[in-house]
Amino acid sequence: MNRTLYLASQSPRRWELLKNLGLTLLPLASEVDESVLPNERASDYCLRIARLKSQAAQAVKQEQQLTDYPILTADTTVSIDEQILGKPKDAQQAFAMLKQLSGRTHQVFTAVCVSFAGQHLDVVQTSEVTFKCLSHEEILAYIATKEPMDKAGAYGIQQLGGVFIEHLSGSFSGVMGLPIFETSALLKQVGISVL
Ligand SMILES: Cc1cn([C@H]2C[C@H](O)[C@@H](COP(=O)(O)OP(=O)(O)OP(=O)(O)O)O2)c(=O)[nH]c1=O
Repeated sequence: MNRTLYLASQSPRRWELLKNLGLTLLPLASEVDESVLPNERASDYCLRIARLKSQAAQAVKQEQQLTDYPILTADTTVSIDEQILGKPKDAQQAFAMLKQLSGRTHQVFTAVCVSFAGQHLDVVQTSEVTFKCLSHEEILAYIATKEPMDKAGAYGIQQLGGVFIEHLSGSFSGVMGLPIFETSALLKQVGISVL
């Protein structure tokens, strides 16, 4: 049975989650412009970016005449107050994001695309995450760990950020960057069975 795929992602979390499923992963580049379009909804944005990543990766694979394996890409987008929170550019932005999330519920969308043999499959998984009220000191201490810096919404559910999460409705792996349930269903459709 074939268990090999290209993972076009720089996210260590996505590598870890897929490796844990026993899959053989090959890297592939996928550079895209992640700017938000005017009035774009967070779920639409998330799916559009994951699809763009997929198209960029397919182009690289074709250009380099690489072996045919399915290509997987994903995007995780955090949304609150009709706003999209990307990765913070600096500690100040991280502070503002965490302050906005404090004591409230926000949405996390993760879009996953799998392309193989002319098939382009995708799914958007949605979670609702509730943060406890964060004190000024807690936010500063968390930022000092540097954990927020490479993560959408300035937190990581899978690490220290988990301390802030009062409630999650949806998918833990989805918030972390790749929803295992939905991803395994997509992979099955292109002939990769995890079990
Ligand atoms: C909300 C949240 C996000 N994240 C991470 C997952 C993603 O890596 C990142 C969102 O950025 P993405 O643009 O989705 O992904 P990426 O730039 O890290 O990787 P690539 O585009 O190459 O695939 O935020 C966590 O690790 N934990 C969390 O709780």
